[in-house]
Amino acid sequence: MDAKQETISVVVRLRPLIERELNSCCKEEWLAEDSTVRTADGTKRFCFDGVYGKSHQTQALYTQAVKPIVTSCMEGVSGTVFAYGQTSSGKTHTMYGSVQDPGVIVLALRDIFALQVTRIHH
Ligand SMILES: Nc1ncnc2c1ncn2[C@@H]1O[C@H](COP(=O)(O)OP(=O)(O)OP(=O)(O)O)[C@@H](O)[C@H]1O
Repeated sequence: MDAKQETISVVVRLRPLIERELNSCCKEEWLAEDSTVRTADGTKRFCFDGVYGKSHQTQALYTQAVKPIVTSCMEGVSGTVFAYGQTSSGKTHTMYGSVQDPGVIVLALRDIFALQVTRIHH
């Protein structure tokens, strides 16, 4: 969804299970379906403004959920983007990322500098 439509938008990103979870006896599989996350057996289901599944790249999350806020900021509207989650939930992966799969902070900075350059040239 377009983050501009609501004052506060909550999006969820599911990551694949990590090794220690795969080795755990009590893992529960969660699936992304449209804007909901649900357990594989369907007994629990939660709805959010956006849900990104295990196969989604950070770029898709950034473009849909964060870029509108970055663009608004460049037009003078204050905005905040933060990652919240328990330890090992994927905050660093999503916000910093890697050279191959840059995170939200890197993508936002690229857009900020690109927008600045566009303004300087006009
Ligand atoms: N979307 C994803 N796809 C694949 N692997 C992921 C994803 N998100 C996180 N991971 C992996 O899961 C592990 C934990 O992620 P990360 O370090 O980003 O968690 P964190 O929330 O920053 O943890 P902490 O709060 O302890 O610093 C890392 O090995 C990371 O590479």
